[in-house]
Amino acid sequence: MLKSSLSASAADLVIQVLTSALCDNRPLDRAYSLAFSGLKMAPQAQAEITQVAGDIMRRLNLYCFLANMTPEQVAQKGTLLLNVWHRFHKLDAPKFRYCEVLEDKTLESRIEQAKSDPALWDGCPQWLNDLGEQQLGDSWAAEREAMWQAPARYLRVNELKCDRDALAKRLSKEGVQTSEVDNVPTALKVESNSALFRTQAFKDGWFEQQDAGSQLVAAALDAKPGMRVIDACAGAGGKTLHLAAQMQGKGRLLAMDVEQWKLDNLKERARRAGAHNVETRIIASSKTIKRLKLTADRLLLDVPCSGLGVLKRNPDTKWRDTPERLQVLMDLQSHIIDSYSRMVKVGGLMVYATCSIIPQENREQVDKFLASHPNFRLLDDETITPANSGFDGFYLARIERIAE
Ligand SMILES: C[S@@+](CC[C@H](N)C(=O)[O-])C[C@H]1O[C@@H](n2cnc3c(N)ncnc32)[C@H](O)[C@@H]1O
Repeated sequence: MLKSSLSASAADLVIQVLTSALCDNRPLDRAYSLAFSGLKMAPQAQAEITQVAGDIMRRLNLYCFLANMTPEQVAQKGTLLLNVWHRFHKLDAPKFRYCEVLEDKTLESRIEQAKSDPALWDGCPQWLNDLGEQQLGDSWAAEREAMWQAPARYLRVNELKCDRDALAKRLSKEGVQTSEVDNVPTALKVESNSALFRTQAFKDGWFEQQDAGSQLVAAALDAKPGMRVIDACAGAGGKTLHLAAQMQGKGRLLAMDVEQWKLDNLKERARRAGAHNVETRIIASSKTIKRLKLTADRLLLDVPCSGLGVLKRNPDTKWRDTPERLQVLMDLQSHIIDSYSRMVKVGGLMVYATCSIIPQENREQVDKFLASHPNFRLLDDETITPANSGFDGFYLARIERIAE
């Protein structure tokens, strides 16, 4: 966390970000880019603002409880919220021109009250706490606590252009300090508050920013040069680019999605990464999938999900999401695995993956699929959780097609 207090102007920027996310309903990433656009700020100053805004979003209900306000009041009472946040973290409060202030005694008593409510203390909305307890039982408390820790920054080395050692040395010359990540051979952890996307190494396509846990997903597909590989929910291609590197640029890699703008973004990233064997295709109807029946040696289904594994990175989702949306997502997951699995060849491998840690979206979906598809068998599966790994949370199941 911060070593010293924010200046009043930096704290104002935090309030601007929070207002944009909580009152204007913007995704947090978008709120940051709007707040920072046109400002010439040192990377360290920008990092401090994102650290504070991110921490407040991760434990929003706790800080609002302490400041005796609702999240929607942030535009009017943002200075009070920032004052309370600093005092809670034993820092001097920013020197605002005007700020409502809680007495020390009141704040201390509210802190004691919050300590007796573990879900509130961990910044967890009630619906999510109920779901977590029901789905994860005794292991939920540790996951809930891990979800408000600040996320680390990780890079995936682009093995089409360099290796991990060469990337670390080049970044060090550009002022970015990194360290290797055990058990994830493509990952570097970023140790300094540097502006990664301004480096020449990034512009030359030597790396992508990608959580270390996420890097284990494409790795599980074991794609080889010369294979025919389909990434059927490719989005903007975080995992497609990793697959392209595994294939050493040889073979056919088809990236599909229902959103064209994401595929356009992917094409741009593939160009920078030197991933020349990537082809994109929009899924316009079920015919797009049917035409690819029994064609894939490898199929990645990185399905839409609740994102409950990546809440420390995207904390705004837990204040927007509802249990009703979860059911809609689970229906879509069932549809995708049932229908898209037809693209795998006999002897081919499919990875079903989510960035969620709850069994309903994970092993239960896989079991349901296997029960109605005896021509597939489960090889293994793994849940990577924030509490166990320190990474974001992911699930992956490796499923082989054994008959047509
Ligand atoms: C978890 S995200 C994928 C992230 C991506 N694989 C990555 O690593 O950056 C899920 C993606 O599924 C896409 N999607 C939603 N419905 C779909 C469908 N019916 N068929 C295929 N993709 C779909 C979404 O647009 C989204 O990009």
